[in-house]
Amino acid sequence: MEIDSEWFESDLWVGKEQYRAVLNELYFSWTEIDKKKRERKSVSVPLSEFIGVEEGRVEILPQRKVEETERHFTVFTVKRSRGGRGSTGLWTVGRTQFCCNGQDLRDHWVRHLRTALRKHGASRPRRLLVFINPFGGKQRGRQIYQSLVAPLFELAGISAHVVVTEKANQARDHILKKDLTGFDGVVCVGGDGMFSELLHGVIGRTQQEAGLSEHDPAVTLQPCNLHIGIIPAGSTDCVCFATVGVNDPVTSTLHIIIGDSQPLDVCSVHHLNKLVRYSVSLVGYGFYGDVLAESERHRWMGPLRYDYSGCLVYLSNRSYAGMVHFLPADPQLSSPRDNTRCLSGCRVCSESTERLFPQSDSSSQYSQDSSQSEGEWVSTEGRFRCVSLTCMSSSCPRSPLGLSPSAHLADGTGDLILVRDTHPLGFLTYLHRHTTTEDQFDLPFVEVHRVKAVRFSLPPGEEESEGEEEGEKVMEGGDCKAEQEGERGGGACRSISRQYLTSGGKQRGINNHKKRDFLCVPCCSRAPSVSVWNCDGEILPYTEILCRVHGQLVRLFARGIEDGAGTRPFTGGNRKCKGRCVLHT
Ligand SMILES: CCCCCCCCCCCCC/C=C/[C@@H](O)[C@H](CO)NC(=O)CCCCCCCCCCCCCCC
Ligand SMILES: Nc1ncnc2c1ncn2[C@@H]1O[C@H](COP(=O)(O)OP(=O)(O)OP(=O)(O)O)[C@@H](O)[C@H]1O
Ligand SMILES: [Ca+2]
Repeated sequence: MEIDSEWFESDLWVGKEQYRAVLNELYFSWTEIDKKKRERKSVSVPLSEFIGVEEGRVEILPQRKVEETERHFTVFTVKRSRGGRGSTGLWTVGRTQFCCNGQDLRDHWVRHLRTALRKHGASRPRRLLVFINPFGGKQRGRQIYQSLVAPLFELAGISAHVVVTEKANQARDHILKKDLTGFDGVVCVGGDGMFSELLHGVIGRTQQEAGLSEHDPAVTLQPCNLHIGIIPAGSTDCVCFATVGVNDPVTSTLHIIIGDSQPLDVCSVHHLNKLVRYSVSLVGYGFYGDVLAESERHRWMGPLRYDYSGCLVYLSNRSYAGMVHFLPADPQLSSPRDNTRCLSGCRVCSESTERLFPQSDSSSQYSQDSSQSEGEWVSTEGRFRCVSLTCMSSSCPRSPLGLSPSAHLADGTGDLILVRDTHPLGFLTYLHRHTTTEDQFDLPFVEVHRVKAVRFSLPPGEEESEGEEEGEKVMEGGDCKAEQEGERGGGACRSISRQYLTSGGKQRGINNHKKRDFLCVPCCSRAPSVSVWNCDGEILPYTEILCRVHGQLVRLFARGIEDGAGTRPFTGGNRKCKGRCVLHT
């Protein structure tokens, strides 16, 4: 039976209390009737945050339990979980069991609520393609999906086609090659590496279908319609944390169910007019490249490998020479040091949508703007502890405010952070500030620039030769470049020289596509003169690269960080707010 009117109301019971329940086109609310009470309990749930309704007294999590009764129905909604200092961005499933005074009324309520949900949920996904990496993070991907995600998808009427991956890049290739008709989105259960596979699949497929070359760094790429969902089950979960505010599988599942949509900037990385990879969180040379390379040898440690490798690399005390060229973004729009935070509904990002995709005519279709003049490139050179480019804050549990706390998710720019060579204590101070509210950019050896593009090259005499492709560059222990060139010392005996070898078919996390294995062997010699690039957790096979930010190229099932999430207030320490810290609307 189709129900036309969305307005429905009656008396209902929740436990022993009597309520007046009202359903209208936007809300389902219930208010206590007890006239003697001065403060009557009242709950109002927007239909946009309504998950489902079931007959009887039902529980979904931690396990499905159904008590079939004729007079009860149970509603499931998004519930914001409040931590000690206000909202944390954590969502849970709210469950309320209602009792009616007869089966007829119960059936009416269930029908009305389902109809309202259907009408309201037009933009929600109905069919999803889910990829589970059984080996990511603490290897709990499969269990997380079965116990927490699948029951909620079923409740919300989402049908999921699940692929448990057997090898790296399976998810990417599936998206690139298989028929995706009928799917409203793709979801990964895993870490940033799994997200990266989906990102490459979705962008690649969209460009193929649009007949565009991904290799040309000047091409305006086609924005992708297929949404990506991330169920965090990895080691860093940076993309999830920075776009949701927490890395919690239930919270992410709820964002997917209600069809949230968050545009995201993507950086394309090129070498000699060839696309190397896409990145959303970190393109990092020096420290972060070395940490990643070292950590791949300790994958068995799980998430701890990054801390262990971070300590080793810190102790090796290295810096690298390089030339950095960048194209600054318009400083009048925003700045990486303006002490703002990109939050859900961010004004800077919304205004960027209008700038990036000006509405060409009366139709509601967006067309991308390519008319803006490029501006002037700026160059700088020297020795760097690290060079990092991030399209978003890159906040993660290890660093709750991230690499660049004021970066925006969807403003078409990235933040370039140059950490010049300094004494070990200075660099430790820089690293440590990632874990506090102190400003990591307020140090004399650190610069940050908001940019649209970056080019990195080696100093004259160190340039990369054009033939240095996969597997061609093989350095044995004795060939260590630093040894031959008499580079300055790399600290203790722990200094490391690298061997680049082609991958031996071993199924591991890193980059089996176009990959050089990056191994380190102990060597009592000097530090190498060249580092590697860490691109969202993958080692790049080239040193000289060109990066370009593509505004709002993909969309996630997320809404950005809700006010109060991100675990820490953005004040205190050396960060002075200056009254400008409310850019979100
Ligand atoms: C004194 C404490 C210092 C703590 C410093 C914490 C800095 C944390 C900054 C995190 C930035 C994350 C950027 C995101 C990158 C992801 O796209 C990528 C893929 O998942 N993850 C990594 O590459 C994984 C990269 C993970 C990097 C972890 C670095 C850990 C450093 C520890 C250094 C300790 C020095 C102690 C000396 C005694
Ligand atoms: N079945 C599989 N076997 C081996 N590797 C896989 C498999 N499925 C996916 N991968 C690869 O594993 C890599 C790492 O996985 P994932 O990102 O899920 O976990 P992680 O590395 O622990 O987390 P993070 O990326 O957050 O640090 C990904 O780059 C992916 O390509
Ligand atoms: Ca950005």
